[in-house]
Amino acid sequence: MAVKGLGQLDREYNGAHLRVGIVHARWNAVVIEALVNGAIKKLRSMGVEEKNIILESVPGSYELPWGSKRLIDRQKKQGEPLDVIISIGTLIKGSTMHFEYIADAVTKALMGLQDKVEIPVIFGLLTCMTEEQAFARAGIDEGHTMHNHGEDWGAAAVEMASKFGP
Ligand SMILES: O=c1[nH]c(NC[C@H](O)[C@H](O)[C@H](O)CO)c([N+](=O)[O-])c(=O)[nH]1
Repeated sequence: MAVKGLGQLDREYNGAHLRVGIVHARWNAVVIEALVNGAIKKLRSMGVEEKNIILESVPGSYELPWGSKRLIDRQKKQGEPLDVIISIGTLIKGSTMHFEYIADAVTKALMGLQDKVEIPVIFGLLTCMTEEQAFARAGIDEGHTMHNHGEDWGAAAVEMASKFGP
């Protein structure tokens, strides 16, 4: 059995039947915009229809768990349930411990949310020590030193929803 490299898809996936939620924070908006666009670009390239990508924003990363849960609930109530959700935020270390507390709390809350909502919650929280690190992971730094992590999250969303759906 051939084992694929890290980060590569293990097979082709067709997202045509999927409905995907994206909840994003608005702090560090330039980075967020690139990450969200990267996720959407990948979702569309894997067959997810534009009308099936449901976008919602929250003030900051701390609101991601609650905003994600409520979007899932809302879509279910409307009879248009999500198959997967991508929660996107960017935390950049400041001079206080605020960063550490939010990063740890939000990570654990998003991880635990999956058991409550029973759909995959893709972890799209950048936790960066500097703005340069955030720009690089959104693929918008000067030298384009890294690829846009939003694309990875889009691919993970289609894989997880396809592989482990109901
Ligand atoms: O998404 C972020 N929210 C941040 N703070 C806001 C926080 O997420 C909440 O929106 C706020 O505390 C209100 O609940 C950030 N910093 O404070 O640095 C940050 O870097 N990124």
